[in-house]
Amino acid sequence: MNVPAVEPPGRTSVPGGGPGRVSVPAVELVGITKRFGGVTANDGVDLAVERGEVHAVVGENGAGKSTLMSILYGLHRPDAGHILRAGTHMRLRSPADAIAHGLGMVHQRFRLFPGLSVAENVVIGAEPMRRGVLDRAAARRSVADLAERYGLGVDPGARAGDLPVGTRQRVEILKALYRRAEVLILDEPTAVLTPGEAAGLFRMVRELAGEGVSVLLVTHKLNEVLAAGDRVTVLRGGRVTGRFPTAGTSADDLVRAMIGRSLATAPATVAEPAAAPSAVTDAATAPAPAAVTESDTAPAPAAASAKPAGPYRLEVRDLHVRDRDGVAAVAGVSFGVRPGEIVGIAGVAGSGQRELVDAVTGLRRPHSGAVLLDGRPVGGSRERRVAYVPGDRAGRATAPDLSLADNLLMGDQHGFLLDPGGVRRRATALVERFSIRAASVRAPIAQLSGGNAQKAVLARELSRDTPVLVVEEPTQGVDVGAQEQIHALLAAARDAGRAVLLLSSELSELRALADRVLVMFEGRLTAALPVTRATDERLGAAMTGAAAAVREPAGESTG
Ligand SMILES: Nc1ncnc2c1ncn2[C@@H]1O[C@H](COP(=O)(O)OP(=O)(O)OP(=O)(O)O)[C@@H](O)[C@H]1O
Repeated sequence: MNVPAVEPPGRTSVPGGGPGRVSVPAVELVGITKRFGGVTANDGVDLAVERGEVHAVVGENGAGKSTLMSILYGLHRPDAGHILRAGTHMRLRSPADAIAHGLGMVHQRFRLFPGLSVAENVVIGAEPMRRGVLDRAAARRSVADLAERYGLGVDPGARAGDLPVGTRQRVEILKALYRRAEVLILDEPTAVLTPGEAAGLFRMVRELAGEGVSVLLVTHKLNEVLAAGDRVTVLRGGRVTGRFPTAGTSADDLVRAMIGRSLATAPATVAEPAAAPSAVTDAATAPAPAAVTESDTAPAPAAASAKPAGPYRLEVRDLHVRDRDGVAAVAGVSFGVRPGEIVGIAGVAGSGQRELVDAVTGLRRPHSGAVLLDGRPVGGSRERRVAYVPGDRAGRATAPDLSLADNLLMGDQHGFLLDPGGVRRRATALVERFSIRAASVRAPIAQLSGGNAQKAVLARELSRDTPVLVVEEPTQGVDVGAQEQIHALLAAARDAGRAVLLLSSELSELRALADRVLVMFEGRLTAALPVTRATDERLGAAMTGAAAAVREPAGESTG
């Protein structure tokens, strides 16, 4: 059942409230309009969030979600409209005002100090003092109390830099709760989490909602919205195009409100049904020799004949890579990618994938072993032969102060950069081909919405004519329509004969695209599965080291 598209946000549907009880929303945005030059990012948006409600905000890239959240958190001033907190007007000139009104925001890029402890990070800026110095014991105590109250399972004494991503995010949430946040804004919180961490986050979110905290959840993952949210507001082109209770709403209902049509395929974000429990046992306890495991089910001639179907385009041989601290991050990894093949790599963050990619793309020199292109060590020609879409968009993939056009043509060898007309024409062609939404190709890329910046990076790298393509998290932060488009582009690159190495934390994405999935754990490959055998259970077991190592079959080995 769908609620008619754009009725004003109701005041009566109180989760947990009795029938007919009318509540004052915890926070209410009324008629919010925000323009950036010629772009109307928010256009008369009304949004009410009840106390103890998990309210999701969805919409395609550039729909205005981040702008709306930034206004609520005092980062942008609206051109029109106002915001009520528990029925009272708020004046928000800065995030400090928002925090003072009980709002908290967890950004996509965490802002912790890696060298400080959890407790120090949580209290920073609002420290308990004793005789003019930080009272560490008091800080630890209040952080431990908070963590226990909300079941956050964080050690206040741990060094923030040593924590896994999921725990660092919990520290960010603790930081907001320590400042007494009653309305918590989570901006794409699971973009960096493993499936297990994401499940933990949503358990915590429900817990917080149970305590009366209101949670605003911005995400592109519609399965998360439907599983964890109470209500959803859909934005399109800056306006509200739908309001739904999650109960009785399907992903397709949301997609239609988001993009005005259904997807050609089911949303890639919807979780696949779990495989039969026997699969778990199989992966966890029956480490059959890899050649048997793969050739059992793999239709690929390579696996069936235990011989390569053709030479590898990209080959990694017994690669050892050390991280910045000199610790072995990749410890003897071997695999190959043939022309016309997509090989996926799964693993929890910090399993060595980042260093593996660094070595393949030439950003880090291996300690030993080799990276070969068409059988030869890659040297100076790597730039021209390996295209790379980094996962860290802001840090590695773009020059934020340069224009969209410059970013699109960066590294282009054809001398367009000397000819402004040529730059504009070529950039405009890419913008059209990849449906990038931007006010102008001359505007700084930093002004694009996150998903559109991601599309720009993909446009640049996919349009380079290289034999090898290395892609990290290609659909992170992109809307479902664009996900579909990006998947089609990657499949087309494969069909054109390119060798594609794909790193993704979305198992559904790996399954949708990869021919084979390799799993890394503690710097080694713990599984190499044809996609037909890459169930969540098998991958999950290999990702946590629970399954015995599954070697690449003979045909895949380095010899
Ligand atoms: N500082 C800015 N200057 C100019 N334009 C901006 C600025 N911030 C946002 N915009 C524009 O406002 C529109 C809405 O962007 P916003 O980031 O709010 O979208 P979004 O829904 O969060 O997108 P995404 O899902 O890609 O993160 C976009 O067209 C964007 O280019």
